Amino acid sequence: MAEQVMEARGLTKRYGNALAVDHVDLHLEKGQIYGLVGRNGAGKTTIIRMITAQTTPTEGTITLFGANTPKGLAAMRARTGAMVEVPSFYPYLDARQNLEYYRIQRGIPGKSAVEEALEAAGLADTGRKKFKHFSLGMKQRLGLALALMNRPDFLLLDEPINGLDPEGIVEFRNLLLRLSQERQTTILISSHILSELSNLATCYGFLDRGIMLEEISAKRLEEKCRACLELHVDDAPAASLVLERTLGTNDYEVVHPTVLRLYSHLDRPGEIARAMVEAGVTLSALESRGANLEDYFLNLIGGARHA
Ligand SMILES: Nc1ncnc2c1ncn2[C@@H]1O[C@H](COP(=O)(O)OP(=O)(O)OP(=O)(O)O)[C@@H](O)[C@H]1O
Repeated sequence: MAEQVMEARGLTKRYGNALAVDHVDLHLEKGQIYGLVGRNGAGKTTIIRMITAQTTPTEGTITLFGANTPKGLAAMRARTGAMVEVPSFYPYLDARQNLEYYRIQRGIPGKSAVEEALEAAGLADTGRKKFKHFSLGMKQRLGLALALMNRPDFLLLDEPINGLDPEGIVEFRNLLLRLSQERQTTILISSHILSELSNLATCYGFLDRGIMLEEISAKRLEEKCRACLELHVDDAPAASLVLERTLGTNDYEVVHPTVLRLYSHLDRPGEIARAMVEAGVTLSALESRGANLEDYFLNLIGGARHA
C-alpha cells in the first residue's frame, strides 16, 4: 500500500459566523500531485494554512506522515515546504543572496542548500541579476526555491501559477514534474483554473464554498471528460450486440440499463442510428458529449448549488 503523507478529516475553519472550510476530508499518498481546485474564496488558502500550522483549525484532525499529536505534527512539519504567498524578497539582492538570507534566518545547515534549491527551481544561472529585475515567472520560481531549501518530502503551493504567461506555466509545471519524478516529492498545488493543472496533477480535489465536492484521480477525470456519443435506447444489452457485431467496436460502456457511451464512430452518428433501427433497437436519443476539464468543474459546482 502507498505511504500516506497527509490525511485531513472533518477539517473546518470558522471566521465568526462564516464557514471558510466546512468539514473537509483530504488524502494524499506519497508521490501524488494533488490539485486543489476552487474559485476565489473557496477555501484553498485556508486549508493550506491549516496544514502548515499558519492558522488553527476550528474542528477536525490532520495527520502528517502518520503523526497526529501536536508534538508529532510539529516534528513532521519539518519535512514540509510551503509557498503560500510570494515571500518578501529583498529587491536589491540577487537570487542567491536572498536565499542565503532565509537560510541563515531559518537555521538550515549547509550553504549547498541554496545552490541545490536554485538548481531545482531552474534559477541556477541568474547570476547577479537583482530580484527587482526578475520577471513574475522568476519571482514565483524563487518562491519555489525557498520552499525547497529544506528538501521537503511534501510541498504545498498556493496558486503558484497565478498570473504566469503560458510559457511560464509550462516551465513551472515541468519543474514540479521533475521534482515529483526525481525526488518523489508529494505535492499539493491549488489553483482556481483546473486546466492549468492538467498534465500535472495525478488527482484532484474540487472545493466550492468551503465544501469538498469530489476527490477524483486524473485518470478517472480524463475518462469522464472523454468525447463520446451517448445513446439512449430501450435495451442496452441488445444495443451492445449491435455495436460489437454490426459496427465492430468494443470501445463503449453501459452506464445505465438504457444508456450507453460510445467512444468510437464519433463522426458517424447516422451509421449508428441505422444499425440500431435495422436490429430493432429503439433509439430515443443520440447525443454528442464530452466535457472539457473546465466544464466538468463548472457542472460540478452548478450541480452542488442546485442540490
Ligand atoms: N483571516 C480571515 N478572516 C475572515 N475571513 C477570512 C479570513 N481568511 C479567509 N477568510 C474568508 O474565508 C473564505 C475562504 O478564503 P480563502 O482565502 O481560503 O479562499 P481561496 O480559495 O484561497 O481563495 P483566493 O484564491 O481568493 O485566496 C473567504 O470567504 C475569505 O473571505
